[in-house]
Amino acid sequence: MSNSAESEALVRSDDPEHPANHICTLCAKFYNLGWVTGTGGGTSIRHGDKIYIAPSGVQKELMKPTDMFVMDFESREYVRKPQMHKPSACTPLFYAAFKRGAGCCIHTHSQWAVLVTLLVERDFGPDACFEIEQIEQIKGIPKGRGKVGNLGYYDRLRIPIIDNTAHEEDLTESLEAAMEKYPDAYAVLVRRHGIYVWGDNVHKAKTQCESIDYILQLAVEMKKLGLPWCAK
Ligand SMILES: CSCCC(=O)C(=O)COP(=O)(O)O
Ligand SMILES: [Zn+2]
Repeated sequence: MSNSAESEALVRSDDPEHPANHICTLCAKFYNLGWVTGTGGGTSIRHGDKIYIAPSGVQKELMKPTDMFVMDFESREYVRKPQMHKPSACTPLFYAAFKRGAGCCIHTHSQWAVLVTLLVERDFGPDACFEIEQIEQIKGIPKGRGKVGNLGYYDRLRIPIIDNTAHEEDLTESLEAAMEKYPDAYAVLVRRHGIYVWGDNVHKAKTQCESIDYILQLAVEMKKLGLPWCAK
C-alpha cells in the first residue's frame, strides 16, 4: 500500500475494540500481570483479512496504535510498516494460530508458565505435555476446535510443551507440529520461555489465557505441596 493516508486509516479509530487500539490496552493490562514485561511476550489480532502485529523489542505496555504493523492475511505482505521498528519476532507463531482459525493470539512470559515447563522436565522430549484435571477453572477452556462447549470439571486439560530455540521465529516448526499432534489444544508451552494461547476472538483468547495462567500458578503451588495434578 503506497498511499500513506490509507495506511494511517488502518490504525486510526475511536473504537476501543479496533485492533490497533485493543492490542495497546491489552498489553498494558498484561504488563501488570507480569506477562509482557521487559519487552517479552505480546499479542496479535486478526481483523477480517488483516493481521495487526506489534513492533519487536519495544516496551509492550507503552505502545501506541500508530506503532502497529498490518499484514494482509492471504499474501502475508505488510500493508502498513512503521519505519522505526521491525515486526514482532513472534509473527510466524501468531500466524500459525490464525491459520487454525484463531482471531487473537497472546504470547506471555508468565513465570508460572516457565516454572511448569521445568516441573515436567522429566518428560523432556517431543511428547512433553502438562496435564491436569479436577480444577474448576478448567471449565474456562474450550473442548477443542470444531467441538461445542468447554471442558468439564472431570476432563483433563492437556497443554503440549515444545523446546525453546535461540530465536523466537525458529519455534514455528515445533509449534505447528504440537498443534497438529494436539488438535484440541488452544495453548502451547515453550520450555524455559513462556506460553502461546489463542482463541476464536479477543475475548476468548484473553479469558482462556487468564484461566490457563491461573491453573499454571495453582499447579506450581500444588507441586510445592506434594499434591498431584491428576487423580491417576
Ligand atoms: C526479552 S524478550 C525476547 C524476545 C521474546 O521472547 C518475545 O516474546 C518478544 O519478541 P518481540 O519481537 O515481539 O519483541
Ligand atoms: Zn517470547
